[in-house]
This record gives sequence, C-alpha cells and structure tokens, in this order.
Amino acid sequence: MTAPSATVHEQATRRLAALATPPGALGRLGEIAVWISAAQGTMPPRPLTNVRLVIFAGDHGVARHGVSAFPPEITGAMVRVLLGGRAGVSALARTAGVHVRVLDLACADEFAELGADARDRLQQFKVRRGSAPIHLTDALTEEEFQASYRAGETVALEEIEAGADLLISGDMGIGNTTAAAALVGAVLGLPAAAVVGRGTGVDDAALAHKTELVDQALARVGARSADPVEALTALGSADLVAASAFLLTAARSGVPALLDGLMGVTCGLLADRLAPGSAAWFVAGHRSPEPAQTLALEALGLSPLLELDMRLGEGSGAVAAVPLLHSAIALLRDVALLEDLG
Ligand SMILES: Cc1cc2ncn([C@H]3O[C@H](COP(=O)(O)O)[C@@H](O)[C@H]3O)c2cc1C
Ligand SMILES: O=C(O)c1cccnc1
Repeated sequence: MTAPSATVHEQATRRLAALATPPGALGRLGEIAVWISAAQGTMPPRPLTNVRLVIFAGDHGVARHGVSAFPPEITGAMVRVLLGGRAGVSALARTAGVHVRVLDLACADEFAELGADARDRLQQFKVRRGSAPIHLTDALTEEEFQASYRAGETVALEEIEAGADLLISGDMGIGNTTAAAALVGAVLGLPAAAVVGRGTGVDDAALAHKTELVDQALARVGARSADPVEALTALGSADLVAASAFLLTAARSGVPALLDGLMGVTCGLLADRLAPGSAAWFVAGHRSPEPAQTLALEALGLSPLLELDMRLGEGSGAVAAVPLLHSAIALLRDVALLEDLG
C-alpha cells in the first residue's frame, strides 16, 4: 500500500504555517487540508468536484432475532426511499452535491415491481437474499465472501473511472449494527458489552439480548475471528464485505475516502486489517453514539470532524462533513500569505 505523498504533506504543512492566520488557528480544517493535499499529491489541493457515495444494502439474518427496534422489512422499503431520493442521506447529498448510487448486495426483497433496467442496476452485484444469522452460523460461504469482495472492488473502480475525487460508503440493512459490533469485537478482541450499542434505539431488554447474541456469535467463531477474512465471512454480511473492499480499493487506488458512522468505520477498520496502511487514505466524517464506532476510530487513529449525535447510517454523517472538506481546501488555496501583508 503506497502512502499519501510525504513530500506534498510537508509542502502543504509549510503553506498552512505561512498563511495569514495565527499558527494553528485553522485547527482541524488546516490538518484536513494538508491531508487531502498529500492524498491528491498536489499542492495546493484541488477543489473536490466529484464526491461519490455508494450505499451497500442488505438484510441480516440476526435481525429476525430481536436485535433491532425495527422489522427487517424496513430494509427493502428504505432502499425504495433511497432510489426515490427521499431518505435522510438523499437530502444531505443534494445540498452537498454528492452523487448517490444504491446497490442491493443481499436484500431479502426482490424489488419485483421495479422496471427491468432499474432492477438490474440495483441488483447488478447481488450475492444472496439476506446474510445468515451470525449467532447461529457463518454469514457467508467462502464463495459468497469472494463475490462480495469482488463487488466492492469493482464498484470502487467504476466510481473512480467515473471521476470520483472522494469516495464514501453508506449502509442500509436492519440488524447491521449487530454485525458491525460483532466485527469490531472480533478485530479488537473485545467482549460484546464493550461494543454493542442501541442501533435504531432498542430498549434495555433488547440491548441485553443483542449483547448476548453478539457474545454468542463471538464464542461460536472463536479464534477464527482474529483473521479479517474469517471475521467478515463469519460475522459480517455481503454488504459489509463489499463496503470493506470498496474502501480498501479506494486506498489502493490512491483515492481518499470519507468514513461515516458505525458501518463506515467498521468497514474502514476491516479494510485496514485486510490491507494495512489503508487508514492513511481515510478521514472520519462524524462520531456516532455507537461505542464500537469510537473504539474502531481509536484503533484507526482517526478523530471525527463532526459530533452531531447523528445515528442514521446511510453515509449521512460522512455526507454532512463534505462541506467542511470544501472549506479546508479553499482555505489552503485562497488565503493570503503572512509575507504578503508587508
Ligand atoms: C427508517 C430507517 C431508516 C434508516 N436508515 C438507516 N438506518 C440504519 O439503521 C439500521 C441499523 O440499526 P439496527 O441494527 O438497530 O437495525 C440500518 O438499516 C441502518 O442503515 C435506518 C433504520 C430505519 C429504521
Ligand atoms: O452509527 C451509525 O452509523 C448508525 C447507528 C445506528 C443505526 N444506524 C447507523
């Protein structure tokens, strides 16, 4: 894995220090401007003109076992809302000029009412109808892992071919916070109690049950879970594998990626375990109230740009941070230098 340019990082750091501002006055915006400049290999950084979000949708077998405040049927219903441009992230993406693509990797729904073209676009990379319940059995077969991985890789390359200068992964899938918590527990060697959160807002009883099922899943998988491929196969899902491969491919291709909440950062962590060094290409959009997201951020050495108590997923927290990236870039490009003050 090549790293962002150290030379450009140094040039950008010097320009930041020379701007007509007190040293350090731009805070995190200054750091982000330097990071994006190094990732682009260009000083000053280029304005972002093609930010692209891909939402990886899929059902999770564990969702039928009392771990979510909502029924699994919401996954397909929300995919339709996303296709219609009326989801939370759709509104944010329009204001931020972010291109949105929705893919069904493993929805139980077949979207039979869609026209053939729209359905083919949506299901181009479909691996299965619902990933298996992780507390009882592996989420995926080896072949399904491979297909999901190839899907994420192919999609990232397609988005880059379409001109992406920043990539974002989003999620839709009732029960996915259970799988993500299990993955973070597996990768960081933590028990369920440390990683499980309320997701869509489960009550105390359901939270306790969710914690039990994550512990059951971690115990079922045992030492296998130390390996990122095994962890994703056993505890993940087709959509989470694809999102991990998507982020990893962005990093390998030298395209920066902006991470969202629990699913985004979990997949970022898996990407970095699959291809060490990937994290150097990632920036974190926001902090989610999910404990596993903060733990995964720490493991990646990332600190999030926003802390708005958002817990929506869909890529929304990342998209909400896009305007800050534009601002950071503009500052490093447009602000006068101290030496010009005379
Ligand atoms: C209406 C609705 C819209 C959503 N958009 C994203 N999520 C998010 O919440 C779900 C994960 O939480 P849990 O693990 O508790 O099921 C996923 O679908 C995720 O994308 C939504 C959830 C709902 C209900
Ligand atoms: O952290 C997130 O992204 C999140 C939290 C709850 C539900 N869906 C997503």
